[in-house]
Amino acid sequence: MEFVREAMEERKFIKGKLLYTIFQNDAEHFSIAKISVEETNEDFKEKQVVVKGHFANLQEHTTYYFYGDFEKHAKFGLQYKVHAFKTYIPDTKDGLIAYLSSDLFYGIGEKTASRVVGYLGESAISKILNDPDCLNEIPGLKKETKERLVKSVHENQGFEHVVINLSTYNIGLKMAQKVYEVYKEEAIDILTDDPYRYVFDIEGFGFKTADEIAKQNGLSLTHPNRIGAGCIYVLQTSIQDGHVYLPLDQCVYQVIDLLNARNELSESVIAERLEELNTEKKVIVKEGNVYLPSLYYAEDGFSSHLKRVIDHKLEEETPLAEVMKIIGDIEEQEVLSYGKEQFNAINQAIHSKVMILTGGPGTGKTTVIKGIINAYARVHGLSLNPKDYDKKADFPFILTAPTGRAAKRLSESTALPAVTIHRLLGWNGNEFDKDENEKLDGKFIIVDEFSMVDIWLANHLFKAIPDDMQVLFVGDEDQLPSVGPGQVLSDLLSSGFIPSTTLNEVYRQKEGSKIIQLAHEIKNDTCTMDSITNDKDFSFISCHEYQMIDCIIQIFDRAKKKGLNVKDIQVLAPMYRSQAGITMINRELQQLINPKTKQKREVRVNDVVYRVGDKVIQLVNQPEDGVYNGDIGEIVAIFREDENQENVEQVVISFDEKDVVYVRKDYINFTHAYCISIHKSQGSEFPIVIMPVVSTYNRMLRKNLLYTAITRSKESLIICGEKPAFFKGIGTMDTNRRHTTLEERLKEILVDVLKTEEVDEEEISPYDFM
Ligand SMILES: Nc1ncnc2c1ncn2[C@@H]1O[C@H](COP(=O)(O)OP(=O)(O)OP(=O)(O)O)[C@@H](O)[C@H]1O
Repeated sequence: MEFVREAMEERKFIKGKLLYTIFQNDAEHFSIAKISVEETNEDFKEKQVVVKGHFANLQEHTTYYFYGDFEKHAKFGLQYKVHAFKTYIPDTKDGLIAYLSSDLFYGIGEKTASRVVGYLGESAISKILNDPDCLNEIPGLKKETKERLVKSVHENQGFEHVVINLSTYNIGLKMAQKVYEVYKEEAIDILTDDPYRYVFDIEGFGFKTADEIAKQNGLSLTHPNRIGAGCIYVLQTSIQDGHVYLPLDQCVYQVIDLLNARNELSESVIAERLEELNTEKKVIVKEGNVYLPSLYYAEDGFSSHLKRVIDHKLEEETPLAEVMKIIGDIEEQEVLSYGKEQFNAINQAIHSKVMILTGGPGTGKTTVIKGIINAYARVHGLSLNPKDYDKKADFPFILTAPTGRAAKRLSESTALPAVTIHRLLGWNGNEFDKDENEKLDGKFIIVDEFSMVDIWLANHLFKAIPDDMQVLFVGDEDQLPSVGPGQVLSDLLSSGFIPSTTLNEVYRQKEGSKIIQLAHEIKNDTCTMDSITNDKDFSFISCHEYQMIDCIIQIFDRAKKKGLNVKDIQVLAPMYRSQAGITMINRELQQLINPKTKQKREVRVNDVVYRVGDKVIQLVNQPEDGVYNGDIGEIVAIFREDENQENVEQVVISFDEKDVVYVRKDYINFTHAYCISIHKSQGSEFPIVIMPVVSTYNRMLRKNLLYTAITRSKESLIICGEKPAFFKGIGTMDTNRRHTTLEERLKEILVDVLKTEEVDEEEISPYDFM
């Protein structure tokens, strides 16, 4: 590892004794410490400096080398941001003997230390780290002493050794920490022998990095480990496109492309390697498809749990006459008359173990959900007041949705408690409390916005559903599919095995909503120029891309003058980059809506400024704080380091009256939300939506994407941009159908169940007698 030493010697460093630790976050291995400078090749003349970075458990009064860069902090001045560090080991013989016989090396006295240094010289430590057998050269050194010495050297130097070696490949301290947690002292041996193992074992370790390291260590382009890691990487990447598997041929070609070794590698070599990985259970090859195991088993688990629930038949059928009477009573109480589809949906839901309810906006999905809950409660003589039950667990209904906002809407419209699926299943950031051994309590579960649920979450949810529970999935199949892999709702529907009702008749349109009319025209491919003429709740403002920002600003200005609350206006765009992209729109709207003032505190993250009063969106699930991907909040405070006990800068964001505190490392978990992506808007609704549409959005212009954006608006929709781009978008189907095998699995597994049902399954409704 000579090159490692050389590389480190060239780097900028500060050598110094650690005086005291200012701050330490053990979970993140992040520390800030004051050191007295002993030596440096930086242009720095002060005697002391603050160092900070992802290191932990450094000893006070011990001397270290810190490798990094200076950073100027607005309040605290110059600080040294550490990328790598190592303990200073004296390089004189006497210094090294004193070090080896110190308390750090249990059981090694001065005599033994002298012998070791005598034989191995000033570089004794690195020799022992690189090859423990070098101690065999020392005559008379007891086996036990040797073992103790090797163990202590590793304990004291192991992590640093890993950090330093990895830093020469530009792998930072945070990743080094992950690597060390998995491999401990073996990390560097593994990296040298087979850097590709990192791709398998370490989350977030990229194939390209491993490939670079392998090249430097002279591994051949056709090495089986390289091919294996390439296969895994290609499959992992395909998840980003929503695939559950890749067809074997496609997988093989993508691997050859990735490995860039067309001349050296044939298709059959890759296919054979995939077979070996299959034997090792690192991938699953089945019927010409290649899966990552977690996805194969998610599909498998979901279908078998679904079968388990469907197999458990309902105890008794409620006679149609009784259902008709009950539904009639509900109609009287709610002062409405259900349409035929709506009646059938309620009747079918009461009699189905698992059922799907779909429909576009304003077709009465919420009205029918309320009808189903009411009818079920009446049929079974149950109270709908949670207070009437001794324990929370006794309440028969579970209402859930994939996002916080969707759950909140469901709860508001039904006046019953509703939670996110993650919370329902007790997700703690690592695992779910609820599963096949600890199932959910309740009799009837309603899962809203089911189109957003991916195959992993669907599997976890179904594991926890008891045999006798009835299940209702609700969703709009024309919306975007889940962000994660799979297309569960669409596969369930196209299998044809799960009873389903589609609501087609639009009720809100009757109240004169142009938005709903437009959504249905897009859905049914009947949209014309007439469909986008201005109306009381709809406008199409024509403008070019370069006028877009001005156009949006004018709309906000006008809204403000009209006395509308700008918080009710949400801009939805398909992509971050571009002149009319989310980043640019956010920057301009921040200036308009929440401009810089002397009083408002700010923090800067790269080139983005966040200030108190900014509207922001959460980008990841943070179950420990009760905030989830897609939740929108407002920055309500920014605290400086000296204003809190933790001594760190903090940003406080308020989400629906719940405040969450972020420290700098978590600032990447949120971004501005004056404009958000259409993908992130799924499951949410906003009073006023502005949707920019320009031709440079290009391949993002798809029917389901625009449909999803339009259906987010409750009261008013303003589309601004280019009409040709809009029509191109709504006329472009998303042809990238995801590779999934759920539909086939359902067909195989459910065919027997449904054969028996076909006999007595006959849909009768009162409308058949009218
Ligand atoms: N049978 C009916 N008779 C009269 N009004 C109805 C009927 N069904 C639904 N509505 C009304 O139509 C409107 C839309 O219904 P609802 O909110 O249930 O639809 P939705 O499919 O949930 O819509 P969205 O997805 O847009 O929220 C509501 O105002 C509702 O009261």
